Amino acid sequence: MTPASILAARLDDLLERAQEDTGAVSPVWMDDLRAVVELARGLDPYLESMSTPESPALAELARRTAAEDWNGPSGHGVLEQEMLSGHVEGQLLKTLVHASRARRVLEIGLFTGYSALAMAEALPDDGRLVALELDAGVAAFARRCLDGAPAGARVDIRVGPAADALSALVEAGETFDLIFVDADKGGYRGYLDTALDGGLLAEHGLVVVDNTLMQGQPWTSGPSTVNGTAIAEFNAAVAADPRVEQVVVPLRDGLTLIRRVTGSHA
Ligand SMILES: C[S@@+](CC[C@H](N)C(=O)[O-])C[C@H]1O[C@@H](n2cnc3c(N)ncnc32)[C@H](O)[C@@H]1O
Repeated sequence: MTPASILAARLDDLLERAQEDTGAVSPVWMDDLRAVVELARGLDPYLESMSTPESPALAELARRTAAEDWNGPSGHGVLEQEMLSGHVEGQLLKTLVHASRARRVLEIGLFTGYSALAMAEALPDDGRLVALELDAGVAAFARRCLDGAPAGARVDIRVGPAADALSALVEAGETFDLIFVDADKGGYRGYLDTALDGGLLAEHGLVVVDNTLMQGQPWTSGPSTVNGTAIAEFNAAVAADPRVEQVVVPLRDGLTLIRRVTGSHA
């Protein structure tokens, strides 16, 4: 679910209720309501249809992810099919890798490998993407999917808690041109600090952080989940951080693009 999909569903619901209760809403207001429903409903399909189609390998990975029973006996625990980023977000990530001419990419939160493969497809032949994943079962699933994809060999999967893997990467003196953060929301601040202060982010590198709109929870007055609170705190911390410049892109559940301000290298 994204702010746009929630808005579309709630407007749909309002329209349905207004149609059932004839006379409660004036015809002029009904026309306005139909117009905003059309606007909200049509956004995601329009973005899909106007963006470059996904590659056959990405489509196959998405199909295999959708076919898996995430609540079944093999027990992937808290994982769910909806975690997959998908076509338009994958295309944005791919474009960012191309445009930044990234050669080394780090992903924190692999799941079944969709965003990893989208970015790997934009890397040069000698480019490499290191992907961190806590769950060994889903990492093995991703590996099987990636092994059947032309760019899959560029993805190097590390299984275990991201914080440990990041420490090992810092220790090894590794740097990355683009870092995509898409794992446990409570870990985001630590991951960004390690990227900036541990030297993982290359001098002109870009950090891309997923789900920073968290279904609208950071700015709406309804109840907030643990993830919603973590994201609200993360966003406020980034907004007040003199080390970086950032922009929140309202695509899907929100992506924040962050770059280090020149001269603030640790
Ligand atoms: C939203 S999914 C990633 C989706 C993926 N980037 C994509 O686009 O398809 C989040 C993933 O992060 C993993 N994860 C959660 N906590 C983690 C941690 N502490 N370290 C590493 N991975 C973690 C989860 O197991 C899950 O697979």
